[in-house]
Amino acid sequence: MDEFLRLDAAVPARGVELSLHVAAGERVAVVGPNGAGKSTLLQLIAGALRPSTGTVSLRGRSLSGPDTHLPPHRRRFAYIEQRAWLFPHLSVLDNVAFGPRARGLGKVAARDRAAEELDAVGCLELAERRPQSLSGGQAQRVSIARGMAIDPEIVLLDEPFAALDVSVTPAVRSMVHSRLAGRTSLLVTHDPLDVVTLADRLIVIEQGRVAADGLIDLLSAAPSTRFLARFIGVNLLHGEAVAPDAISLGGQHLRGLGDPLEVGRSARATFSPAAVAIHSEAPGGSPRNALRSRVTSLESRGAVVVVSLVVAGQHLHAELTPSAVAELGLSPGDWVHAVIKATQVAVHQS
Ligand SMILES: Nc1ncnc2c1ncn2[C@@H]1O[C@H](COP(=O)(O)OP(=O)(O)OP(=O)(O)O)[C@@H](O)[C@H]1O
Repeated sequence: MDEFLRLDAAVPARGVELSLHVAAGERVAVVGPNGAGKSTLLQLIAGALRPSTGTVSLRGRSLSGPDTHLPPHRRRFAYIEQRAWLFPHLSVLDNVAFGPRARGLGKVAARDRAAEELDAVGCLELAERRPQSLSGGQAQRVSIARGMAIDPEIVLLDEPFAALDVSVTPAVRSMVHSRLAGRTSLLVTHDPLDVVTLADRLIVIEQGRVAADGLIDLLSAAPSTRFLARFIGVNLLHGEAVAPDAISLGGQHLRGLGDPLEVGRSARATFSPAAVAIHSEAPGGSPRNALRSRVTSLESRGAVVVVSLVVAGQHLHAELTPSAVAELGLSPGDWVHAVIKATQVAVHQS
């Protein structure tokens, strides 16, 4: 891979030790539970944090290492956070022109550059306004223009839509999509929609380590960690392969499709919550999978009820219609059969 960014860095005080590389032009989404180390990763790249050990390099140039630590203002990145940090005493245009000016461009050229970027985010008519008078969505657009005005080598985004009104998020997301085209970016998010619309590659950070890293389609098809499975909304069960197409979950067998499994080795099965039906009695003579499970909770989510179940100490979710739940008279503590067609289950070697 054409290596653009390489980071091998540890911050023991935060329980973080990360190793990853990013190619030029790659759009990477970074996901993980709260406190996993996602923002720490961006801070290491930005230079806001110096690794205790290890190195950060961009285009083969060391940014942080045993003998070097370039301060943030000597690195060329855009950093877009939840809240837009704009200078309150400067106009929108001067906020955006600030970066190019600080990098040596003359006043007129910097303002021209700023106007160009404001135009690209649909905010040119706001040029003379003060930041205080902007809506959240406008301020975020301006902060993106400000980030891009310095022609960043890398764009770092830390939950850029989290503080926005949901009504403006789609338009701002689509604008970010167009502004990221052809650039190298790392986007920290908790939203699967951001991942599929704004990234090609996904890095999962859990407990300060890279827990999964790969193309979104591949990771989604065979999620390797419980967090990732929940994130993309699929069930993930771990077991031991008992046949080329089946795993055992504490003695109960779950059959699925996939490359033949090696019997006796650990394997995993994934399936959608919508593929799970619930029966009070085991469906007789059926070739379908039926896992005896206990109901732990029921949660209404729009038009569906998410039924959480435990089977052999592992959690799975089923999506049912409210009428199906009422008909079954389900409540927490009930024992039921979770029925899943083998054709809806994907099995993989762990
Ligand atoms: N300024 C700080 N000083 C000391 N420890 C910190 C600081 N910021 C974060 N931490 C700790 O470092 C670890 C990683 O935090 P980080 O903010 O990188 O996680 P995150 O994955 O971005 O989480 P979230 O999704 O909640 O934003 C956590 O244990 C956190 O408590």
